Amino acid sequence: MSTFGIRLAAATAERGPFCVGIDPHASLLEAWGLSDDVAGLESFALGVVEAVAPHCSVVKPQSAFYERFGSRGVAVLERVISESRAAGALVLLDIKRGDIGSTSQAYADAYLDPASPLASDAVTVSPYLGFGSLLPFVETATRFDAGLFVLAATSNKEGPEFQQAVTTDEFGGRGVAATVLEHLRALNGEAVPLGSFGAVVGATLEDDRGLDFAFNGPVLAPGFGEQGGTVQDVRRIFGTAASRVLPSSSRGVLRLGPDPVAMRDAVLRTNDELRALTGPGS
Ligand SMILES: O=c1ccn([C@@H]2O[C@H](COP(=O)(O)O)[C@@H](O)[C@H]2O)c(=O)[nH]1
Repeated sequence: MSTFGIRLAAATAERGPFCVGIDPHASLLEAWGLSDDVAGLESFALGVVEAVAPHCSVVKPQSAFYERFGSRGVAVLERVISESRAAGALVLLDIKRGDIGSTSQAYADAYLDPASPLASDAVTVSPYLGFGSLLPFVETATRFDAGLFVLAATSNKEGPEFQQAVTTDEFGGRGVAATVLEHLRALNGEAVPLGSFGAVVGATLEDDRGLDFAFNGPVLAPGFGEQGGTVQDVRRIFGTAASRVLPSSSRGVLRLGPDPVAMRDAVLRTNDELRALTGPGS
């Protein structure tokens, strides 16, 4: 298999960069006329997969919405992963995990080893225990041609309290988010066309926060749609790096269901808008 970076570049070139979140909120199950139980979860999640996975490059199921139903919910998540991949979409599983190294290894095995029923193309991880604590994820992703997206500057308004804190000189004297991007730059090196180690940077940021996005990896930009992020925000925040950005929306697409055509058309339309933003002559 080729690296995640190569697969992602090919998928976005073919289908566009828009990433669809598959987040079965209780309120959405109700809006779709479904029960807030495993049967409702299954109808919702697999309905979304059928509508969007053949048309977008990446889907991003949020694990929490499946875990709340226990093992039967996780079984639905396993089907979301396998059926999305069968439809040609890459699966970025949003788990935001991170722990001491030995436990991170267990998480990495659970989500990145192809032998696991939850194996995905990439996962989100949290660097709160120090970037080095993510080494098991990095090694496992490298071994299995998977990808990582490390939280850097998240879309929520509470993020800056920690993410803009400045490290001591011993650790570079930079903001925490900038430190994450610097580590990613080292991991991606000169990978062509793109490294497999990405950052999470919200599409809601008021400015680029002085971050250097030239780390040769992809950027997951949640907060697009429901949280207020727009196509223009992607250009404003990321500038010339916009071509490596995966703007991601969950509720903004899911609210259009259960009509599969409305969800599919939103994916196709958004990809057209994003391509116009980053394509030749833009
Ligand atoms: O900074 C972040 C990181 C992750 N998320 C996740 O993305 C979706 C957003 O859902 P919307 O319905 O489009 O608001 C959700 O799964 C979050 O956990 C984020 O919002 N911000």
